[in-house]
Amino acid sequence: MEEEILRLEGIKKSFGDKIVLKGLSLSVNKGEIAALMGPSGCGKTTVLRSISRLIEPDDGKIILYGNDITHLSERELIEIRKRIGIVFQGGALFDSMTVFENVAFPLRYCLEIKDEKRMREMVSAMLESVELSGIEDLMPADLSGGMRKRVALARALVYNPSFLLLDEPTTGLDPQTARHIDRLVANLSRKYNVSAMTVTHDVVSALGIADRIFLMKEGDIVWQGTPEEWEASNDPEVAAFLLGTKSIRQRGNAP
Ligand SMILES: Nc1ncnc2c1ncn2[C@@H]1O[C@H](COP(=O)(O)OP(=O)(O)OP(=O)(O)O)[C@@H](O)[C@H]1O
Repeated sequence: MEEEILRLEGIKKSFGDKIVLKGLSLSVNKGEIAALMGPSGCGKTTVLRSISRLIEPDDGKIILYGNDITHLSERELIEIRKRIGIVFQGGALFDSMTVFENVAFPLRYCLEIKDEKRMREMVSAMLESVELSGIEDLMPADLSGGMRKRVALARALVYNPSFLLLDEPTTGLDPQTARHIDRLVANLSRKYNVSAMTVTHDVVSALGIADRIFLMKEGDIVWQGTPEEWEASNDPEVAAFLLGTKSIRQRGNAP
């Protein structure tokens, strides 16, 4: 039987009067990459923030590695968070720190590694994995958008998490750079045996790297399946989502 890494059961979350998640359930197995898609504002980032427990759901359960983490305190979450790597929207690098210090940050402050030589070796190996060897001394401002995302990926993976959360990893990148990021995410997930959930508007990216796609609408999952099932699907929710992305593209391409 496949080992379940994450299970969300009936997650509800409101902000004030606004109901954002309406009892959402999903699960991700070990080694799987899940893609969470849906129109803007449907609650995708709120799902990611719930999984990493940056927010606490109003109802439902978050089971991560078999532990119910729904209501753990910040202190209790410390050990759990060491097993989750997060690539935030836009990369969210520390602009005043070098690439080395950015990637070393979780080693220094989460794993509390003191051995500078070991830290240099770990950062350098991770930068090599994202095909950015030798850029330790550059500042984030010196990097292209794709390089920033790759440094963010290195920072998220450097302390060997078993679950990776990616918020819009290809947004704002040209198609070639976006596919490069996809390849890296897929390869690194296999290489380090990391399960992942990626939130994305990018259908090409989801179809290219995901084992399972979850489509959200207005705070709940309305369709789930494999990329093959997605491509063969006649489901009206899938069709409506694709129509939305197409019209955005067409408007974007209009002279
Ligand atoms: N901390 C918050 N306080 C109030 N409202 C919030 C908060 N976080 C999210 N929301 C609202 O919840 C809704 C869902 O937001 P969320 O960011 O999860 O959507 P999304 O699907 O990720 O959108 P996008 O694709 O545009 O990033 C939005 O209407 C947003 O304004």
